[in-house]
Amino acid sequence: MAVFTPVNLDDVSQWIKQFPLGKALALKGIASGIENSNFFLSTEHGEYVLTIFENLSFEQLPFYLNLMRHLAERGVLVPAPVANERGELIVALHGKPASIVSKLEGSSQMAPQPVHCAAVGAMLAKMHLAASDFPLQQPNLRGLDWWNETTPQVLPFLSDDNAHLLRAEMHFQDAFAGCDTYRALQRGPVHADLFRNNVMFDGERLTGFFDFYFAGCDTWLFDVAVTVNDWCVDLASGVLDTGRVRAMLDAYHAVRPFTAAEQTAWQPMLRAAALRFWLSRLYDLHLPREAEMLTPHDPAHFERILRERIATPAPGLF
Ligand SMILES: Nc1ncnc2c1ncn2[C@@H]1O[C@H](COP(=O)(O)OP(=O)(O)OP(=O)(O)O)[C@@H](O)[C@H]1O
Ligand SMILES: N[C@@H](CCO)C(=O)O
Repeated sequence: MAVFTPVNLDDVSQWIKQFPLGKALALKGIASGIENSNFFLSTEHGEYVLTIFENLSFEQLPFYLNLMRHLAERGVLVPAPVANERGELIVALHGKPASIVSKLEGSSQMAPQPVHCAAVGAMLAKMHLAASDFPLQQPNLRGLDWWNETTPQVLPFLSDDNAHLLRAEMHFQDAFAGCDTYRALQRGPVHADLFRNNVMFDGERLTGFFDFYFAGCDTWLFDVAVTVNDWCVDLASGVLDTGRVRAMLDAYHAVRPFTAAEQTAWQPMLRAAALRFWLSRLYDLHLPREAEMLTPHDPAHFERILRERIATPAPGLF
C-alpha cells in the first residue's frame, strides 16, 4: 500500500478550506506507486489527486508543480495543479509537502500496441517543445552525477559479472557525456520516467502524462530513450519490438524532427536510459529507505535491457 503518511477525511476537510474546491466529500488511498502517498479526493468541485511527498523537499517541488502548470496551460495533457488562496501549489499537510492536481480520466495501458506508442511519441514531442520556454531550472537528479555517486554503493552487492558490466558501462557513459555529439543534443525539461504506468489512456485516446517527480533538465533524447525502453520492449526479454519503436519514433519525429546528432547518439542513449533504471532499482533493492518500503522493482529487468542494447543495434531514429 503506497500510503506512507495516513490521512483521513477529517484532516483533509480542514486543510482543504484554503483551496477553491468546496467541501471534501471522500478520500481514498491509492495502492500503487512507490514514491509518495497518493489519494483520490472527491470534492464539491470534482475529482482530484492529493499527493503527500515523502522524499521531495519544499525546495525541489516548485519545479515539478510549476512545470505541470506550464504544460497544462499549453495544451499538453497533464494533471493541472490547484493553487490555494495564497497562490501556493505546495502546502504542508502533517508537516510534509502536499499538492492537489486534477484527476486524469482512464487507466494505464500496460499492454501497448503501436497506436498507443504513436500517441505517446507525439505527446512527448509536444511536451518537449512546450517546456522549452519554462523558466525554472533543475537538473535531472537521477542523471550522470547520481549514477557516479550510486555505483560504488551498489557494487558490493553485485556478482562479479554484473559488477564488471556496471563498471564498464559507467566508463562508457562518462566518456559519452563528454563527447561533442552529446554536447550538441537539444536539452530542456524532460519527464525522465515516462513508463506505461505514468500515462493514462481511455481506449486508444491518450488522456495524460503524470508523475512528474523525476522530471528535470536533460537531453530530450534521454527522455525518448527512457520511454522507448519501457513502451516498446518485450517485457520478458527486453528485446525492442520494431513495430512499436517505429510508431513511437515516427510520431515524435513528425512533431519535433530528430537531429543528426541525436541519430548518432541514439544507441548510447538507449544504454544510458537502461543503466539509469538498473542503478535505481539496485539502489532501492539493496539500500531501502524505510522499513515500509514496498516490494522494489526487479533490477534484473534493466540489466537484461542494458545487455540487449549493448549487443543489438536498435532501429534508427528516422
Ligand atoms: N493525476 C492523476 N490522475 C489520475 N490518477 C492518478 C493521478 N496521479 C496519480 N494517479 C494514480 O495514482 C497512482 C500512483 O501515482 P504515482 O505513479 O504518481 O505514484 P508514485 O508514488 O510517484 O509512484 P511511482 O514513482 O512508483 O510511479 C497511479 O498509478 C495512478 O493510478
Ligand atoms: N519507473 C521506475 C520507478 C520509479 O517511478 C522503475 O520502473 O524503476
